Amino acid sequence: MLGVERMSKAIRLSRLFNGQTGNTVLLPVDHGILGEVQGLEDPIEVLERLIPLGVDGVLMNNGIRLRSESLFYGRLAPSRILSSDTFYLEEGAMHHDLIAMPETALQAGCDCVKVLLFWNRPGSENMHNIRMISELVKEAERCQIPVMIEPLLYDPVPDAKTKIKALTDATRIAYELGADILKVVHPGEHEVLKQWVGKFKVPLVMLGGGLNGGVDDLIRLVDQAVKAGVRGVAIGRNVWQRPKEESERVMRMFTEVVHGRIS
Ligand SMILES: O=C(CO)COP(=O)(O)O
Repeated sequence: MLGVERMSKAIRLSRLFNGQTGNTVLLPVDHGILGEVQGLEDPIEVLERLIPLGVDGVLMNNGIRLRSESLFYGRLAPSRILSSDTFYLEEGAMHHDLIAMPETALQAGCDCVKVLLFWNRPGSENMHNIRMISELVKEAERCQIPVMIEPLLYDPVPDAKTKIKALTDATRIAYELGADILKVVHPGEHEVLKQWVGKFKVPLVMLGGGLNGGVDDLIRLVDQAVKAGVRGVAIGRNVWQRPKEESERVMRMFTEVVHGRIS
């Protein structure tokens, strides 16, 4: 029985990655949980437009999961990752909690849950996050749902070396808490990314952050990350905050670079 349960988590995890290349192009459209977002006024339209261009998985909240279900019918449809938390800041204090449990993902046929790990916050908040993620990992294990953890620094760290140290600590903590996938910020140094790939024995995917730069720089960054061993991207705003045609071009180029068809 234990073997069967373990296998089910491995199968769900494998559904996030292309069977041939082992890599993945994930499209996050979960930003609306923080309020209106430019480019994501109609997430369903974004999904209808971009999924056919080669998306392997979509990251979304439960409401969009309910409204978009028919886009995921069929054997060739992308996998779905359910965002399981949200946060807001009030008078400098961060409130961060779970809003969707692994059981919901299980019942909905999603393949993974995703949670943020903010680091470099006051000790009580860091501790709250650690406790919350530990509970989520325990519950996800019971449901055999993989957990994607996204280690982030919320407060800006201007010094590059200090930032790398804090991000490496945060990623390490996410790994220790039981991440099946790490969704990481590019640390700013190729060698550091390579070291992360070497020491964290789970797949790493790279997030994008706010819209910045041109398409060529973005594609070059993704290409280098994949060459460092990163298994794909989970990039949202740098895709769908661009003009429609450009966003579609970026999506096509992601699939080519991530799956090694061009470089
Ligand atoms: O996955 C993400 C949000 O859940 C990352 O999105 P961005 O690329 O917009 O930072």
